[in-house]
Amino acid sequence: TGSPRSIDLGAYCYPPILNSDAAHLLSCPSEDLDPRYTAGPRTPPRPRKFKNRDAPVAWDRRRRRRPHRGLIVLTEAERARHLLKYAGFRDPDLAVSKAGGWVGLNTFNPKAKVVPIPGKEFGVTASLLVDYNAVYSLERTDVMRLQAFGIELLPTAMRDRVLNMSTHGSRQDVVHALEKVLVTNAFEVKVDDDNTNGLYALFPDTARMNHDCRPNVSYQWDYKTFTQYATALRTIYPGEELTVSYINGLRPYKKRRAALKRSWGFACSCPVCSLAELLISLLEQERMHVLMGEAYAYAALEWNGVGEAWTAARYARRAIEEEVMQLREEAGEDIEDMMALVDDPWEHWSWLWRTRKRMNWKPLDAAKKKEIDEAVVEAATDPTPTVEATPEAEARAEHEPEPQPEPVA
Ligand SMILES: C[S@@+](CC[C@H](N)C(=O)[O-])C[C@H]1O[C@@H](n2cnc3c(N)ncnc32)[C@H](O)[C@@H]1O
Repeated sequence: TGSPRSIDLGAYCYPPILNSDAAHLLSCPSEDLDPRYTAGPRTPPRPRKFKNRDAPVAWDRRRRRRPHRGLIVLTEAERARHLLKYAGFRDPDLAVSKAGGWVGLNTFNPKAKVVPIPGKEFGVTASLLVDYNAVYSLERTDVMRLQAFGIELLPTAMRDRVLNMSTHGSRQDVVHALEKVLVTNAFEVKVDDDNTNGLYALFPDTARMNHDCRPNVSYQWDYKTFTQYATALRTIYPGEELTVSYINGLRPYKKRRAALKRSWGFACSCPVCSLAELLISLLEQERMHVLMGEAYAYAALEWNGVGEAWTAARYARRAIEEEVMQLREEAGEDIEDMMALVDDPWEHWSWLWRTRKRMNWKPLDAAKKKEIDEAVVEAATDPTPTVEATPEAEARAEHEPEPQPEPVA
């Protein structure tokens, strides 16, 4: 109310609901936030499935003229007040320009897209931030209810995206589903306050990236703009999967595997864990050039086995070079095999063999194969284009460049 830069967020706040222990968490920040964050209806949307309209604890809702992505913070009042001082909450222009264009904050860099990855569901910015430890004194179920309340305040598209994230487990209602989503997908982040409680943030786009012990993407968190940046660590070719490391890659093999199994529920079968990469580096170190061709071929098969066609083809080429250089006659079959892999990794026998094994996928029976072939031929010859809501199409649509926000008068 009053000056255009002074927005009364009181209208967004509910009285504390939980119990008197929660009172210290209550925060209704009504300082003068930039109106571009708060433009839009002054009344929060009614929770849908989550009927208890009694209060969230501390939260802030960013909106532009039209809803974009939204951001929710669940933390103590003191920390919420601290966060509100950051440029990310005060100056949207700064946050945007720091991110090099319309990326960061409410928008997403459309260079990447989410695609289905065999055996990992899907593979590839800030929408939900949950500070678990800060609310540790509350009952777990109350924390879960608050999270669920918060998600109801996000724009519908973002809410649905969050609830559709991977959970590697069973889902019940929205409250439990959200808890699982956060446990599987949130990143630990830090801010510059004196509070030692952990802080976790969910960025739905980077959270789609799968793990690799030798990732091609690194991520950095900028607390001032509340933005997570993802940067390529090397040239990444079209079609290559973007991967990050969920764990400290310097930890020994067994510890890495145990941590990934415990927290994310999968057994890592990346080529580093399969020891192919280790073998190459050991042989190089020991100058055992005579065995390099075989080691490269082994790495090529491992990478193709987890669906990394580009890396597999690179190793296959090096294997061919080594074998040809050594003019080993008995290597003829290996060279042919590697040439077939370079020629078409997706048709090579090794394509996804590791994933198939891990997922216990059975080969298609003849009838199913025939059915698919016929459907493909039919689709190819059908003159009327069909528009189907495939997961790929949906994922593509989800990452269409977002329209630029309208200028604020
Ligand atoms: C943060 S999510 C990554 C994106 C997820 N694949 C999706 O579809 O949204 C973490 C989950 O992805 C799967 N995942 C990630 N990296 C994987 C890998 N290297 N191998 C197998 N599954 C993986 C596991 O199910 C894990 O619990």
